[in-house]
Amino acid sequence: MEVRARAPGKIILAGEHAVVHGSAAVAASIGLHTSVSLRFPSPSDNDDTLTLHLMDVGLDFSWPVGRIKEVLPDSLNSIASSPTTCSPETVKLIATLVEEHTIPEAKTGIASGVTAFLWLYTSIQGNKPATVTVSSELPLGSGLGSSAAFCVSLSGALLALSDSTKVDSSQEGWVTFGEKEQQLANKWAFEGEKIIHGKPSGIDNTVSTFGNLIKFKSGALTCIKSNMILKMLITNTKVGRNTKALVAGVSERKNRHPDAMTSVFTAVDSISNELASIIQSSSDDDDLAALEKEQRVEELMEMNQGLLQCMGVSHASIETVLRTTLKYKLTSKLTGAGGGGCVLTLLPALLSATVIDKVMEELEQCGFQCFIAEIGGNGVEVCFDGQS
Ligand SMILES: Nc1ncnc2c1ncn2[C@@H]1O[C@H](COP(=O)(O)OP(=O)(O)O)[C@@H](O)[C@H]1O
Ligand SMILES: C[C@@](O)(CCOP(=O)(O)O)CC(=O)O
Ligand SMILES: [Mg+2]
Repeated sequence: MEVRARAPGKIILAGEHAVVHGSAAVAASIGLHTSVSLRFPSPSDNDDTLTLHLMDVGLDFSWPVGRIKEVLPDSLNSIASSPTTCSPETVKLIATLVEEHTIPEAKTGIASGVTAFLWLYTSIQGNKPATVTVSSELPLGSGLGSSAAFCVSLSGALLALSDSTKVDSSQEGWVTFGEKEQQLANKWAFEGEKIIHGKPSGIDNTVSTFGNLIKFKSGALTCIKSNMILKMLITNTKVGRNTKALVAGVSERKNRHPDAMTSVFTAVDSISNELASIIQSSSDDDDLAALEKEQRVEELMEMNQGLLQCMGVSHASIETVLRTTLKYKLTSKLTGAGGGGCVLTLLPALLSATVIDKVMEELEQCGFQCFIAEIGGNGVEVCFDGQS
């Protein structure tokens, strides 16, 4: 039996980091996905291993199910319908399974993803042999939510073949989960994100699960219906960074300067709320109103970037993107955890293709990679027919 699931990455238009501390943030799914295929062997295959192929990093992991049972005896009681947090003791036990494989030093960040995989797999499917293959269109560790897309697509595939969810496997092509299944996949993915991020806000897994454009605050999402053209250039500085370390760094700064940082987070909350209402407001097909809205979005992006600098998560490569795009009178801000990774640049609706080409060329000459992604598509989807 086989199923595939895919979940999108995301951009954060406003509010990253502050959202971890209770401020509002605005995010949208993008048209780049992580896909997971899950296949259970038939009895005649005589296969008693759990195998994980991570295509993007060229690493394979495999454990006899007997070995998993030995290290994680609780995996015999899977609990697909009630997401639970992996305790620090269990993280250590899982680490012994991960450490049975050699991960090259340049790829050590992958260990947390493999730990999240083992927690989600054994909790939802228990102790069954299977082959799981993961591949992604997203750059990993760049602020576009690859960790969340990984956890959501994995949870989606595992739940699609679990007894506790009712997904109609006779449908053809990519199928969206029902509301109940989406909620469950989102909760499990959040548990996976905790293993990878340490202290996630939940915004990335939520937008990856439900798709679209959302405002998110303290675990609650509000869908945003956009009333303006939102075209964003995404520039990947290709400077590697790790979300867990950056999130921890902001918390440490908050501990050192609680009053100042609380004010920063409050300012970000206002920026996200204002951004959400501008995006939703109607401009009555009036070009001037549309232009004014764009300018206000740009101003809010600039203010948000300034506050992200206050939090200590900008980077020289991000500043280079800001300076380069400003030459063309374009506004940019980092997206995701910062410290390198990706930067967003608003492309005004009336901006000529020539200018877009020029700015992209100049950014690419700095060694960066530029692309324009579709914003606000579907969330997690599954496919049973093996064709799509
Ligand atoms: N396709 C994938 N294959 C293997 N691991 C992945 C994949 N996508 C994400 N991960 C895990 O997520 C980590 C990156 O997450 P993170 O630092 O939060 O950056 P981001 O979510 O912005 O891409 C990787 O180091 C790895 O552990
Ligand atoms: C910095 C943060 O706001 C977003 C992190 O996104 P990413 O992992 O860099 O794609 C953390 C969070 O909200 O959990
Ligand atoms: Mg992440």
